[in-house]
Amino acid sequence: MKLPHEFVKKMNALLQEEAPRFFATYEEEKANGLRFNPLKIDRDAFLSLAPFTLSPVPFCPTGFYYDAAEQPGKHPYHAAGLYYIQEPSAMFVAETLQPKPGEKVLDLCAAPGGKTTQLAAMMENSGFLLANEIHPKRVKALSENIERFGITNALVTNETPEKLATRFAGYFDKILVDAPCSGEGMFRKDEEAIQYWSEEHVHQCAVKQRHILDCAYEMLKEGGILVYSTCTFSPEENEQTIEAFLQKYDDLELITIEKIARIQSGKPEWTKTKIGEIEKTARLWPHYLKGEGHFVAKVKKTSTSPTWKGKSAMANVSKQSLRDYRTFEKAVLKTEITKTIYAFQQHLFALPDDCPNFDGLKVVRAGLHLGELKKQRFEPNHALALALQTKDVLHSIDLQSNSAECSKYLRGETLATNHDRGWVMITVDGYPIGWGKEVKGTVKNFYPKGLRI
Ligand SMILES: C[S@@+](CC[C@H](N)C(=O)[O-])C[C@H]1O[C@@H](n2cnc3c(N)ncnc32)[C@H](O)[C@@H]1O
Repeated sequence: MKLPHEFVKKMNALLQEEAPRFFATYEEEKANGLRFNPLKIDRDAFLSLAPFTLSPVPFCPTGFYYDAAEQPGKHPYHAAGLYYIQEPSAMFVAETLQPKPGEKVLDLCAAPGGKTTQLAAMMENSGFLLANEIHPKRVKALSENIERFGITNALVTNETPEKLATRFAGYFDKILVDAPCSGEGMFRKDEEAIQYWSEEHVHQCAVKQRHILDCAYEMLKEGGILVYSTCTFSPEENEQTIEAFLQKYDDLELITIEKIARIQSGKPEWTKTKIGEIEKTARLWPHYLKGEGHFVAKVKKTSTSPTWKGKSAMANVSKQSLRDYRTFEKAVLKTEITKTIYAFQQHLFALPDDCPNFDGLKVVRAGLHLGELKKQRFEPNHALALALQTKDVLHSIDLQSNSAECSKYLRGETLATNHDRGWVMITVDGYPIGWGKEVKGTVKNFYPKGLRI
């Protein structure tokens, strides 16, 4: 691998006698990771079902290393949202924030959603999660991953941090800033990151990160916790960014991150003012553990913030639309959606609990996308299938994951049956994967066109 000359020089100077061990990792295979989805399956069931060679990631209870040749991203269980493919070191970030059910949580730089899906799983779909991504293309991938994971408590927005800061001052219990960075820690995973690297880019990223942190600070409530992370090694984007953050706001307290499984401390000698407490931050190094490079810091806001004065989102669905939805619900489901139902034109969504008013924000998904009203008939959305369990529907058709029928369904083909039951949930080895509509022995395929294989 051809690393930038200036990067090599800088890392040699920073790491000194450790440098040869660090550079040797570029000759090794990168580690591959996946995280099972506790919203859909528990650990034991996952381990007995998953046809992969798995070994635990020591710093993430839902994380496992897998063998790349097994390609779990192509298995139907991936389409069913039973796991998320994620670089192992990245799994430590959400573990550090540890959101709880019922909290108000912001993931400010969220796409493609590795950490969002982990945060939502920890929140057990309860409370409010704002998953934001500034980039319009990347926000689509975020929204799709949220759907696949069966997440129902997230509002997905495509906004700038500044715009959100004007709306949500003092609102959040917990905030994750997984910042855009120079990506030095991803050179093994993503060789494109090498092309973008320059000292100037490192500097630009550091400026951007400080600005994003200012916005995040505004949105934190008193006692609120903020986790900052990057996947880069440069002190300018890590220790020095946190140093500047602590210097700017005297009501921030740096919290010690427990260093388990060969995770290292941040380096006081890499700060400008040599602040000893930077040791409380964490560094994940490829020459210490199985994973790429990451930096993680955790701070608490200790002073009072202005109390958030916004309003909650209100139901706006018309009586007729609600009746049409309830007609579908009675005919197809064994469960009732009790959350606030919100209409974006013909599309109905079940909002997260305590969802704040989102007028004027670019909303990509508002909680659970139930479906669309088409000529007074309700058509369920793919997201609804992925958020439900087989026991929640009256009729389902189970396909074996390794069967030709399963491949047919994922390709968008019709299935043949002997029934005429209308909407049926299609499951793979018992786990929902989409909808079909059964009419006189033929099941029309409602697996989304964009996801077909
Ligand atoms: C490290 S990635 C996030 C990865 C994500 N948290 C995950 O786990 O899948 C950083 C994200 O920040 C976004 N970003 C870039 N510039 C930004 C800015 N000025 N403000 C907020 N986010 C920005 C990028 O588009 C990118 O998606």
